[in-house]
Amino acid sequence: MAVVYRSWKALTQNAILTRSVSNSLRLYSQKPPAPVVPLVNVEVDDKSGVAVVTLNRPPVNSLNTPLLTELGAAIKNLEDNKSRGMILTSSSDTVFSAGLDILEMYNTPKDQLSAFWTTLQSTWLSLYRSSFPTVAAINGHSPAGGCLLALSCEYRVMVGPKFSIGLNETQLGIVAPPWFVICMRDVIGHRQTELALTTGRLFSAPEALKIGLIDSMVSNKAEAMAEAQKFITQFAKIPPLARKLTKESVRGEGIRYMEDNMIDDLQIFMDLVTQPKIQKGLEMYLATLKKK
Ligand SMILES: CC/C=C\C/C=C\C/C=C\C/C=C/C(=O)SCCNC(=O)CCNC(=O)[C@H](O)C(C)(C)COP(=O)(O)OP(=O)(O)OC[C@H]1O[C@@H](n2cnc3c(N)ncnc32)[C@H](O)[C@@H]1OP(=O)(O)O
Repeated sequence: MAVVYRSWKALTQNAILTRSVSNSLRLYSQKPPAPVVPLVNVEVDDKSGVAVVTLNRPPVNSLNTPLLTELGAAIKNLEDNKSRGMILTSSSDTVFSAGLDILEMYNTPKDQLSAFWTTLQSTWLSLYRSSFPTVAAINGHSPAGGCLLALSCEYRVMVGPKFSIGLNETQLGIVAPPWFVICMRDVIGHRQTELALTTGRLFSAPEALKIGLIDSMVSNKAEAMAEAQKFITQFAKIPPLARKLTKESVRGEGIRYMEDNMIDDLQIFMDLVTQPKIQKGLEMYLATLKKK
């Protein structure tokens, strides 16, 4: 028995030695690890105290769980530091955000699907009810979830005329959840929302301006940033608590909807999105995007 033990021990030690030599060799031959690039950049202007939060997930800033988690953490951080305001924009020249990452909803294990949706819910709520002023500087296309992010800010300035924005969910065979609808309705009104959502219409920037989906159209990102700053500056003289409580009151329906229905909303999402018919629709939509 002792012999067996000794030889087993020798064998394992030998294996450990071999492993550590080969690990070192592998380390020498490996490239240095790629730097971890944040999916959301936050830069706070020293003078104005305004934070520029830039979505940075090339190529199209599709919203997956890690990006939504980082965005939620960034908003919490600004909240904790009593931020003066936030401008949400994109590092891409052509896309603000392509909306929810369809790969998070297609063929996804249930626990991941559930984590994805709850992250979206909580990040959305923290943006929608943030105590500080928020502006979306929409410097590219902004369909579906991208439009939701923009709608959740208090002011939208968009680079035009060539980019588009809207809630196009029905075109994908899915349904914009009630809180998406509330956001849209509060900005463009009931009638326009019904028309826009049932057809899944994407609006060009001039069309969006006409129906009030955006507040302003500019010709480049620099102009968008300047106008966003200007919007936030007007709150310098408004007492922050009065501002925050007023915003919560105006946005009460959306806030209460989410607080009271988080679990039901998750259940409806899971039931709907896991249906074979919806999965087939997402598969076909992904294929058309890839074929372009
Ligand atoms: C009661 C109801 C309760 C629950 C409801 C249940 C379900 C509803 C769930 C959720 C609502 C959904 C919200 C959404 O946001 S769904 C996403 C909708 N988004 C879109 O339709 C936009 C699709 N993308 C585009 O139109 C174009 O990409 C865009 C105009 C944004 C940019 O065009 P561009 O030419 O610059 O890039 P592409 O070549 O098209 O794309 C590059 C690359 O990226 C991939 N891609 C694009 N969009 C997405 C996306 N949203 N998700 C994942 N991947 C995306 C694209 O396939 C290309 O990939 P590759 O070919 O591999 O490079």
